[in-house]
Amino acid sequence: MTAVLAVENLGLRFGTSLPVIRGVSFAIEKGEVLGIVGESGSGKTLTARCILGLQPPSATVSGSIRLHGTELVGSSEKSHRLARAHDIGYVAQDARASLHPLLTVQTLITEHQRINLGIGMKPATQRAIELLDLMRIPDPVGALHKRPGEFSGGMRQRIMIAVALACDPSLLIADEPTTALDATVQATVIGLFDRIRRQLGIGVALISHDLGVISALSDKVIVMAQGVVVEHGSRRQVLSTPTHPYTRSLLEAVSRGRL
Ligand SMILES: Nc1ncnc2c1ncn2[C@@H]1O[C@H](COP(=O)(O)OP(=O)(O)OP(=O)(O)O)[C@@H](O)[C@H]1O
Repeated sequence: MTAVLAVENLGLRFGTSLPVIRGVSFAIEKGEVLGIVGESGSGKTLTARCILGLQPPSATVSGSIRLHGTELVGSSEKSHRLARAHDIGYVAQDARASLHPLLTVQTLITEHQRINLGIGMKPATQRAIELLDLMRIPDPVGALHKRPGEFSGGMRQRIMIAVALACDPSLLIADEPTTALDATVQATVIGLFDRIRRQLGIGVALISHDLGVISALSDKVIVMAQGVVVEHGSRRQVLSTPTHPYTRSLLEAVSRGRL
């Protein structure tokens, strides 16, 4: 079976400087959550941006990124944009701030479907209601007519995830989706990602510096440090029997309550 996403030997450099990402490889299957963990600056977000084709213009990307077997590295801007629009949902760091404050929830969720998939307003709205319900937004029909500012931070995060799922992607990339939330809301959002994976059966790349979040959700884990993957395996392997000193130090930091 072809993986939803297969990344092989991914590299990224700025100009002639040393690469900031080197030899990164992993795969994500349908319904599987891959946790990508590492300290700040280890290359997690740049890896996600390469998958999306949104790397900084000054960056050169090498290696292979295949989405359902289709190569994205070196593909045209147009084909990458199409892959992004149809097949990849993205919840960016501090995504809540990126919801347009003047647009209603209905417009936020339906416009992607209308523009990217050519779906009419009625079915797009029906899908919006289903997604708000999946995200456990109370009174989804009433929520359609509200604007982001009328919701709490945790609710805005859920709306952002619904927006990312609007075009029925087969891959969802979530970059630090729980970082700005307090502990109780974090737990709820973790539960929602579990629902997404089970009910929609899509692959999820979950990026976090928080090993607790990664361990709650991931089937497989990669640990990044200074632009390389230093550990790669099932959640159990990586978190119970880490082989790399960096992973051990992350786990020790968790047990001392420092992460
Ligand atoms: N536009 C850029 N130009 C030059 N260097 C960059 C650029 N963007 C990121 N970097 C560098 O690349 C490295 C990896 O950055 P990246 O944002 O992927 O880290 P990260 O693991 O996601 O960190 P964080 O958790 O803080 O977001 C860092 O050293 C960063 O300074």
